[in-house]
Amino acid sequence: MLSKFRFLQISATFSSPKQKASFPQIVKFTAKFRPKMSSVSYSTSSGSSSKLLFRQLFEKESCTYTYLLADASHPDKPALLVDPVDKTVDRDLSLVKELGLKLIYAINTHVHADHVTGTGLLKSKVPGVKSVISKASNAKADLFVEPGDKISFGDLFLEVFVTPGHTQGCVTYVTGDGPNQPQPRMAFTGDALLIRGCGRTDFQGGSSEQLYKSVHSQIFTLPKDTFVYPAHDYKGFSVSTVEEEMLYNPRLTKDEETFKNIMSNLNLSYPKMIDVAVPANMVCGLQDIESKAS
Ligand SMILES: N[C@@H](CCC(=O)N[C@@H](CSS)C(=O)NCC(=O)O)C(=O)O
Ligand SMILES: [Fe+2]
Repeated sequence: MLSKFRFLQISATFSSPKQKASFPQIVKFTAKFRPKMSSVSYSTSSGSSSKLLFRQLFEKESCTYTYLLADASHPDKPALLVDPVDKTVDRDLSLVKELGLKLIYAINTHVHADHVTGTGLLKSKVPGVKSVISKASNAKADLFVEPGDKISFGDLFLEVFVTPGHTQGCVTYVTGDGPNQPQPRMAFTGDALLIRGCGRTDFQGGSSEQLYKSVHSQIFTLPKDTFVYPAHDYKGFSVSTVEEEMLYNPRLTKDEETFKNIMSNLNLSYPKMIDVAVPANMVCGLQDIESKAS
């Protein structure tokens, strides 16, 4: 059995001094070699082995992707959900239970306008789950992330890249770069970069100029084989790569002026749920829980 001790710094900020005091900032763990399961697995040059369990989940009304990631090699199997939707929280939690995972984080890429986040419901159903969103979103959560922060789950981590433009507070979470981290990397781009598209820029502090810069400087500079996993797809796609989007994205392969022109002529109707979703998501979806309880 291979065994190895490591230390990882959790570099998230905290919403209150009390919360900070109760949260361990240094995590000590043992990475163990375990039999393979049906999940992404990889080994490292150091000889130790960690295994990412990864599932892409879909909510069909808003065409939202939720992502489940866990360190299946860690004794606790710590897990996180990226962009959970309120309507599919029970499905997601059943899967977490079936797979024997311990959900520790419910993470949003941004304040969604088209659906209510599942983070508030997850917190109420699973004690100890921490909600996470960017500091720049100005939304309510337990932990606020900033550029370069790392969100650790077991031996694995997500790194925070700021990608504003669709909304002011959009971030992209990218699987870790380094020993014992999955390769190729995986980028959870939210609505900043969609497959052969991108998020609209006509509300929530959106800016086509900013979005163009974000994608080109933060996402298109990742290794070309990085997988792109967006928060939505309306055409039946499920995954892309940085290289594919650099070559074939019909908006972001253009020069900046052409891009801005495309974005100001999308003529999309506002998301049906925007007036409910944005206020609810600014408070972690908790409004939804309160309205269901009453
Ligand atoms: N019809 C849907 C909303 C569709 C929409 O506006 N999607 C957003 C992402 S959710 S904020 C978007 O950025 N789309 C870009 C595009 O090019 O489609 C509804 O009513 O909910
Ligand atoms: Fe959005």
